[in-house]
Amino acid sequence: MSKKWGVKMEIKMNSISVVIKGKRIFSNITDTMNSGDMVALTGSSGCGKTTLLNCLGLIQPIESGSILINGKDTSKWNDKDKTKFWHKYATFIYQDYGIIEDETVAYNITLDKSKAKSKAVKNILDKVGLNGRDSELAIVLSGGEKQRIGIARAILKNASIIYADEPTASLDSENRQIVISLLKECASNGAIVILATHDDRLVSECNKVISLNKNRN
Ligand SMILES: Nc1ncnc2c1ncn2[C@@H]1O[C@H](COP(=O)(O)OP(=O)(O)OP(=O)(O)O)[C@@H](O)[C@H]1O
Repeated sequence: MSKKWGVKMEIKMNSISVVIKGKRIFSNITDTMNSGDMVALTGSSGCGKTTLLNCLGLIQPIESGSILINGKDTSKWNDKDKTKFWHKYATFIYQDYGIIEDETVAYNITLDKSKAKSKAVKNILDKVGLNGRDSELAIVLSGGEKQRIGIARAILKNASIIYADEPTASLDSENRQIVISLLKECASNGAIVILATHDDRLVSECNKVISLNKNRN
């Protein structure tokens, strides 16, 4: 992972607010993220970290304000534009790993059987510490190893934006550190890494922290 990857990105939130089923979740969040940023979305349970992550990933609609990606107002994007954006630039990493347990490690990284045996996959498995594990079924992996599959997908894709919801929450201390180091490396290679998290150790590694506690009503 020595070369800068992905496309240069800027995500700008202008005074965004979200209401779900009549309940205001947060109001007036304004901030900007750029390639290379590792950003923590923090705050107490239920304050809206996952909701904001989903807004930034264009999954959750906002009630007011705007989200601009490279200067383009995403409220004007239709489903086709969003699908193209996810496909080309974005990767999602989940607390419960988001993997297909009865498929191989290599397939889980590529989601394409024709590419599962490629050299690129072997190199990435080395980088995430899963060398030689490509043809094992994902079900046999530990939690930490499963989480590294999500990161391997982001590396294979050269993802410009990595969205991660509590990526370290289910991990022991050693695996937490491995995942934090890999996410940091993704940011230093030019991705924007956005994390909804309660993990103080992960937050301390981020160069930007957006606390939602102060944006509650
Ligand atoms: N689809 C939904 N329907 C109803 N309420 C929702 C929905 N999605 C989120 N909420 C509410 O929005 C609030 C924020 O939820 P969110 O999951 O974003 O918080 P969080 O900060 O990520 O919480 P945690 O730290 O516990 O994971 C919560 O009160 C939640 O119940």
